[in-house]
Amino acid sequence: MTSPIHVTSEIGKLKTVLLKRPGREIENFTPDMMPRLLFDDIPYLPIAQKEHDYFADTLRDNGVEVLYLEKLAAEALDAGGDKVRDDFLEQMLTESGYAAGAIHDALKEYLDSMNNQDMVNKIMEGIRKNEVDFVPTDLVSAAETEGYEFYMDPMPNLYFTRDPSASIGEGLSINHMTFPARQRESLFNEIVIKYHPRFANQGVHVWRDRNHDTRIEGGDELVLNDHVMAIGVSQRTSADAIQDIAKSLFKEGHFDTVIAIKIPHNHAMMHLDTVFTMINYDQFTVHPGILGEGGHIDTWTITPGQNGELNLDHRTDLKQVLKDALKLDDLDLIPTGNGDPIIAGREQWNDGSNTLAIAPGVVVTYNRNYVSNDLLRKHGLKVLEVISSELSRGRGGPRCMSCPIVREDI
Ligand SMILES: NC(=[NH2+])NCCC[C@H](N)C(=O)O
Repeated sequence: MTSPIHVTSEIGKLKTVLLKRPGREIENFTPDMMPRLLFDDIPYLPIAQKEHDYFADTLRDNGVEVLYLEKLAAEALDAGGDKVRDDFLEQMLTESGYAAGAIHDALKEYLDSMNNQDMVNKIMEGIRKNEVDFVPTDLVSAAETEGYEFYMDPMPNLYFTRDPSASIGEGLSINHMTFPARQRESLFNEIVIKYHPRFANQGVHVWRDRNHDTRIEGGDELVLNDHVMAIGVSQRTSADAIQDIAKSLFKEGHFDTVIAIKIPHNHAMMHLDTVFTMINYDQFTVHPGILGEGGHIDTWTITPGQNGELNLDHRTDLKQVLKDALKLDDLDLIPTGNGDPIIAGREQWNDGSNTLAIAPGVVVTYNRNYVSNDLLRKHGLKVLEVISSELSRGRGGPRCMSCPIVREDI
């Protein structure tokens, strides 16, 4: 049986990808909510959708099948039936802060009046207090309804499908996300894998599910080849989660090496893929801002040890570490913004390092990062530019906006 998920590299020809078309969730908030929702601005929805459609068309024009999370989630509920829908809704309400009580009941009734697709869209968009027909009569709900506009917050980061789950080999990780603003997102991925006919009962292996306290996000999970992964130790992914997934990858899969790479813990560089991506057999983008004195950075190469334990090798020469792990004689690390500190800082902020490889040496990037794009071309890459004025306001680029489901082997 061939698995519906198959990703053994960052660069193999992309066959199927999961996207989320931005919906009302990306404008259903005010500036004071932005830091908590991990946004730096409020995108203009019609243009963001146009840009996203352009991105999806660019992928389709290059032979990629595009799936949409919002559609798969509704289809999974259709296939699962009443009990699955009810369990999903209860879990979503619980994780939104309403395990029981009068508001729980009112929200449940409101959402229950909708078909699966409308319900999924509504949960993603967020629920304002003024749209639910509910008059509090008990102190708990009366006190809770004062002040804040939302019962359920919007999930504006959903179009960054890279993060709540990550395809690895014939399986995936369904992630426990770091910040409350994104934690509910992976519930959608969970129902898709469990109940969508395309994935359910097809032997998809879950390396690590969302029921963990330690946190990991897909922007940090890079599949370098069929036995080596790189994982960022970052603002979003903790060292203990990396140890945990390494153990399961070694025990249950064909992986034998995980390179943990420590990057600065800040909002501009929240994931490894905002500063480092693989774009060809022997070419990577790297933001110079992550490299310290003499180009050094902390890396730990993790390999299987005795009795299910892990061996660690701490080294700071990223280039040599990658050459050794990938068995390459040479390696081309291409600096974002051509290494100019102002241009690199600016283009990294708008995801100039966040390239999506759709085949070895063929990448999709934002057009606004013209210095980095020129440099990639000079290094022999084929660069497909997509438009980016509104999409980039969410702090994610083409790699963040896509979750590969199937790639050809390299
Ligand atoms: N893989 C990525 N780099 N994703 C970018 C996610 C951006 C999003 N606003 C967040 O902070 O979570």
